[in-house]
Amino acid sequence: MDVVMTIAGSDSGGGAGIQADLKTFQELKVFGTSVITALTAQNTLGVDGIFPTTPEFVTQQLSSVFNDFDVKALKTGMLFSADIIERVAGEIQNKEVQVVVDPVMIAKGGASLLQQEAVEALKTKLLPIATVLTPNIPEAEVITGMTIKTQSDIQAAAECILEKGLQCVVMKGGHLENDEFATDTVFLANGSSFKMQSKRIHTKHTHGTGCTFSAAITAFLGRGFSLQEAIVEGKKFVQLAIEHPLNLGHGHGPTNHFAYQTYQDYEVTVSEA
Ligand SMILES: Nc1ncnc2c1ncn2[C@@H]1O[C@H](COP(=O)(O)OP(=O)(O)O)[C@@H](O)[C@H]1O
Ligand SMILES: Cc1ncc(COP(=O)(O)O)c(N)n1
Repeated sequence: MDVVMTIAGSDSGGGAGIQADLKTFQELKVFGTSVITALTAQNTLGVDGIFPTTPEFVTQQLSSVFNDFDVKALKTGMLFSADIIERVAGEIQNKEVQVVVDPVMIAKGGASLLQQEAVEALKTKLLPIATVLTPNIPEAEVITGMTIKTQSDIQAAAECILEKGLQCVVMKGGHLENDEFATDTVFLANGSSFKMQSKRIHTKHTHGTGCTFSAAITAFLGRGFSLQEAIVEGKKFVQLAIEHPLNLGHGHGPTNHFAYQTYQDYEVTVSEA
């Protein structure tokens, strides 16, 4: 049984954060461990409160897990503060583990999940040791300081991000205005790139899509898939989770983490970028 880890915030509503990650890990048959960076009082309507973990206790959780388990791959989600980012980077930099960084900044409802002054720590401490970064367009704009509207903006931003020293960046297109497709573009440090296209689902139930996608990539990396296979299969997992909603809550509902096992009937189109 391959062991993976999520380092993220708890979502009491169960659709994003630690809860989305552990559900995804379970469905993808890896053993999930977790390091909780903050508690959020949250539901499908929004974030009502945030109670961060002390940086010292984040370190303690990391040590407890690493001292006992051989963690093959990990992901980071909501990290909240520069202090926590520095602790996390310090603990994982010398470990043989694949690192997926989902640079969670703002919840769909608008609440800030990363303090503004933490962006610098994310860029200088975490990106250099990441295997993959999965920014959505607004996050890529904050990281690069660029405005991203066109495919050539996406490429320029990805090249700027890769200069930080990571192996791969997945530029997610969930926020791009395209009625027909949700297209993500993947850029690797070796200069290659490819596009993943799936049909856009017209739904309000997209709470936790980014968490679910990055957790699925982590699970497949943990199982030994190649980087490209893990990313493409991760996209399939999130596509099915969006396509078969559970219709829970009164706002932006969660995705369906059971769908990948139940349906399996979707092929992501992969082509040259
Ligand atoms: N309406 C949608 N239909 C299909 N796929 C989507 C939709 N919205 C987002 N996705 C996909 O879900 C994944 C997460 O994307 P995104 O919503 O951009 O992340 P985030 O939660 O970080 O904002 C990406 O692969 C993206 O293309
Ligand atoms: C604890 C936590 N982590 C991440 C997200 C982002 O998810 P989304 O962008 O879908 O709101 C969230 N809302 N809560």
